[in-house]
Amino acid sequence: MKDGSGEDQNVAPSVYSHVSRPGSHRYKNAKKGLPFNVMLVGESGLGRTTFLNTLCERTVVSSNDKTNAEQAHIAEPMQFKHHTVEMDEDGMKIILNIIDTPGFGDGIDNEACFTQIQEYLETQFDEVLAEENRIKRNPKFKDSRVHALVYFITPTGHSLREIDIEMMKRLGSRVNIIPVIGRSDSLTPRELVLFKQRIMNDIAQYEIPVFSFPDGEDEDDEETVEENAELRAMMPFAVVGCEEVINEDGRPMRVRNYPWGVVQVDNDEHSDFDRLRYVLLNSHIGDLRDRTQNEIYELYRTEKLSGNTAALANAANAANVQQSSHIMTAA
Ligand SMILES: Nc1nc2c(ncn2[C@@H]2O[C@H](COP(=O)(O)OP(=O)(O)OP(=O)(O)O)[C@@H](O)[C@H]2O)c(=O)[nH]1
Repeated sequence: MKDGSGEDQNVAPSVYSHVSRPGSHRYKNAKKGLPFNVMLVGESGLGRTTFLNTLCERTVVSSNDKTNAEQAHIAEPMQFKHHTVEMDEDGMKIILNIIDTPGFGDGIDNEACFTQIQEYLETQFDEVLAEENRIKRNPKFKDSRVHALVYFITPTGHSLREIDIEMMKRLGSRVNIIPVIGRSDSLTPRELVLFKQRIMNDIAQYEIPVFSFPDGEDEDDEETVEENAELRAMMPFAVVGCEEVINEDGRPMRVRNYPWGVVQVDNDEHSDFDRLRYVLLNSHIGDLRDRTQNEIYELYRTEKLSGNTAALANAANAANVQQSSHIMTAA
């Protein structure tokens, strides 16, 4: 693994007991590893860093030290932090590139964050577009288009906030957005069910273009159709992250320990984390990559090229008008 510090570590298969599910790795890839680019966006304190470490099953980033009370209230500008981790998922090597966005949503006005993220996503498309147009392509070109954006929703129990709606609406045409409820163990199971319903109602009402698991028309096998229906019903995923590992009957288990009980991160009855992990790194990695290439990028490319053509046509028209007015003046 190469983390933010650039250190190399070994790629090892997961030691945690994940539920075995059907349809694994419909998308087989080269031995070199399948690159997968994921962006994590959410306000501070929602568990982004913990999620990142839980997903990668190692400490990629240490949680922010916010113990200095004098500094804690100061909102720092949003940054893009890159971490590359090699994973062995079910025998397949994945080169997971994580783009973390600490500082998102921490200010009073978050317009700059939206714009920065949009520009970041579009810059990656522009790089691919420029590479496609080169006469001699660079064989080492690194495609950094973001395949999935995991958006952390605050577990308020109410409904989506303005920042969530604005953020997802603006970026839904540029990236596959997967909404998740961060720190979801702060809601009871019943509160969670209601909160999920309210969020999905908002998503429908405000026509927020989040990633949707295909509903069957293009899928030919029944197992996939069923699995996708189940995943659609689960959205948004309720995630719990933690870095504490205990030993249960000789097996490591990730848990959040409370005086009243234990939340097991990889237990489907306690959180949707394991399911989401499987979607990202296994069953839907191909769909997410394909949609990025075939739909999202294609749309951007068309917009960009037709925008350029329109801009060129406008410039040419303006030049013609100017030229003819010169001719008229001269006459
Ligand atoms: N209850 C609960 N607490 C969590 C969970 N995940 C993380 N936390 C705790 O929430 C606090 C913030 O977690 P971080 O992972 O640092 O959150 P972050 O979103 O990365 O925040 P910044 O580092 O400030 O950007 C820590 O005390 C974590 O232990 C979770 O799933 N449930």
